Amino acid sequence: MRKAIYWFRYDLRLEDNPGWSQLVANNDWVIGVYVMPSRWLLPQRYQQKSLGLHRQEFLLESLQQLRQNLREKGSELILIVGEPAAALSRLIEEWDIGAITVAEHPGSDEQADVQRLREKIDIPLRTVENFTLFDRAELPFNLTELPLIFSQFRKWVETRPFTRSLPPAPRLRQPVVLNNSPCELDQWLGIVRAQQLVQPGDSKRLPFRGGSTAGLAQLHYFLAGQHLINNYKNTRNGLDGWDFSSKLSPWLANGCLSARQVAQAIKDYEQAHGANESTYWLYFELLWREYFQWLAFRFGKRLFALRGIQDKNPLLSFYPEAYTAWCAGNTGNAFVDAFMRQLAATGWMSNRGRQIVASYLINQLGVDWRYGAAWFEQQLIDYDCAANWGNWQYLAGVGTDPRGRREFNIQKQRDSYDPDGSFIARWVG
Ligand SMILES: Cc1cc2nc3c(=O)[nH]c(=O)nc-3n(C[C@H](O)[C@H](O)[C@H](O)COP(=O)(O)OP(=O)(O)OC[C@H]3O[C@@H](n4cnc5c(N)ncnc54)[C@H](O)[C@@H]3O)c2cc1C
Repeated sequence: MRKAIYWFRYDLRLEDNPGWSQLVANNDWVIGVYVMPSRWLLPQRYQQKSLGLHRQEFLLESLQQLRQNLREKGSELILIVGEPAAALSRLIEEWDIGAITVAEHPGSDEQADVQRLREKIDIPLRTVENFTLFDRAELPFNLTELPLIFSQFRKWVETRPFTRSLPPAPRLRQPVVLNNSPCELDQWLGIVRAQQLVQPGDSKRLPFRGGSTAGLAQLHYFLAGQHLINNYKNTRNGLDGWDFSSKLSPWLANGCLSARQVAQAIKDYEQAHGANESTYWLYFELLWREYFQWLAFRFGKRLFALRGIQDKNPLLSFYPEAYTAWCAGNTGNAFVDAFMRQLAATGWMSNRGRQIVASYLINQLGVDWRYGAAWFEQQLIDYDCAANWGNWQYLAGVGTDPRGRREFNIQKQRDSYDPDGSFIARWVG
């Protein structure tokens, strides 16, 4: 019997998952494994834990749904907290596995995990692409020639067709029956939650629910359901509420939805209801996401480096009190504090808010940008390594922005985006 493992990471779905589909086609027995790296639960970069409460809950819901979907296909999802290479090599030996597949991810830690596993096993480890809209071979340039200016990248890829998303794979030929799986989800949940200092509370939780079903429902809601996409360009700078932007980021970051599914839905919407500046703009933002992913693939560890991918001097200092006050939403600047409290309570912040608080940390408080990025990594429900660290570099003037460091006039931003003070009143009181 041909047995294989699919190693799920940032692709928690069965739809548009070519690696999973290929394993099912070529093997009798395929099992899904998810290993939460134990490093996520310990203080990491700049003393922040990588996995915060909001993302943790979203991730657990996504895994619960993925396990359900796998069971319906006759498979199973094994959940482990540990070092990925060690955990997977043990399973490969124990179950006499003949093949393993994983999707590439631009994070340098994630790439190192794959490399470590490759060195430990003597069966083929196949990598596939499913996190980006385009595959590497479809890009009109080598990665080493990736332009350092977004608009150049956009012009190159904007009009290129992308591959249509794939339907889910069929049932397994041979259902997986396990007497005891290494770690049942509930037990695992207990381990993970016990290591979190804060327990989940849902009083201010936004309607983000993990899993591909909820992701597809939100995609439908924003497009054909409520036609909110039609006015997106005018609403996208909103600060609070559900409808002003697509809210697709947590599903994209965890791979409950693929970029191809979202792009496809935009194109289908345009065909059925007509294109306008707003429908185009959602695709445009998806290309920003795409650009940051390829930048991360190109620059690897330099995404986390003080001098960034440009190798430029940022403003450099570290004031612990200022940083702590910023994280807690206690800087004394009511607009900034409102955003930071919104983030702590919900795990989400608008794009406008992210730019404003990042600019404040870098320019007004003079704090090393990497501390801000690490705080976002822990707090954001939609944390995406490439988008987060890439956007922080951009604002700190060490990333891709040709104009250098971005400084926002906070008072002006407040007058434009919260003229009646209702956003501040909601979060600061
Ligand atoms: C300092 C900073 C940190 C950020 N960290 C993250 C992060 O960790 N994860 C993340 O997904 N986005 C991040 N962003 C980008 C952006 O703020 C969020 O993608 C967006 O606010 C999510 O809301 P939405 O899904 O409603 O976006 P929409 O406005 O509806 O956009 C649709 C999709 O396009 C993509 N997108 C939009 N803007 C950007 C952008 N500037 N960069 C990259 N992709 C973009 C996202 O996938 C988003 O879901 C960051 C931005 C800044 C300024």
